[in-house]
Amino acid sequence: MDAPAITPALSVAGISHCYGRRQALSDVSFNVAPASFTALLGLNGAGKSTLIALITRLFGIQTGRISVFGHDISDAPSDALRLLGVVFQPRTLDLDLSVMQNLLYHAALQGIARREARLRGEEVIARIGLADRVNSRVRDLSGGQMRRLEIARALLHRPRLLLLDEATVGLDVQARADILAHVRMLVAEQGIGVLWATHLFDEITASDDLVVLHHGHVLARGSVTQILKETGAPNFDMAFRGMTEAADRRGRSS
Ligand SMILES: Nc1ncnc2c1ncn2[C@@H]1O[C@H](COP(=O)(O)OP(=O)(O)OP(=O)(O)O)[C@@H](O)[C@H]1O
Repeated sequence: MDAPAITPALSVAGISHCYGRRQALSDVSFNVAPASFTALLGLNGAGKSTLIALITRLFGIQTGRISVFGHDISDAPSDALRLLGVVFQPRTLDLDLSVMQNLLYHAALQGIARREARLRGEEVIARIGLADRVNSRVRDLSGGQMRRLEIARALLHRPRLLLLDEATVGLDVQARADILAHVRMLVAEQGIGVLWATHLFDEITASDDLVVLHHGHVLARGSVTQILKETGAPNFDMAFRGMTEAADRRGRSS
């Protein structure tokens, strides 16, 4: 007997998106499995932020379907969004409030009662390694700590899928490594599915699932090992270069 199919944490199926006459995404399809880390890798302008804006319903879907744990974001938006946490590229913290005050403020906007919000705030702050900074003013945190606070905030409503758009941009090597380690721990220990949008190759490890996006097209998807095998390249850097250059040549000749 076949094993029952597992509902993906995120399903993106046949998504295309245009800004006026500019096509930003073309027939993009992939899944993120529950409790997995999937890297969405693409150079600047590949379409990563557009895709995240569609998944979070900032933009309406023009073509295709997106669902979160089986809930279609157009047909059942509140069921889908309830399961989704997001860290957007620009920072959106109140610098003059403390770490905990930022969380309580966000929880209030989400309708979480004050006492419950404080409990959850303590839980997510501990999970992301900021317990010693709970009363610090956000202005006094490092860039990496601010990012971790944004991740903590995205976890307040206990989502099962987390989207992060270039979460380590502008941070030093150590802060980047810390954030990645914390996010990978959320996958391993909390079973959260993660979609990690990045243009940085060194953030990807051999065991990750990967979606390679280039000028709005998916060039490859699967495990890093599988992609290396398919392309025959000795390392991922060369595999990526080979794929994108071939796509650019095809684009120029069509
Ligand atoms: N509001 C907009 N109006 C017109 N074109 C846009 C708009 N936003 C993005 N684009 C274009 O859509 C394409 C995809 O951009 P998008 O920002 O999604 O890529 P990205 O992979 O997130 O890159 P980056 O990391 O630089 O943000 C690019 O060609 C970009 O110029």
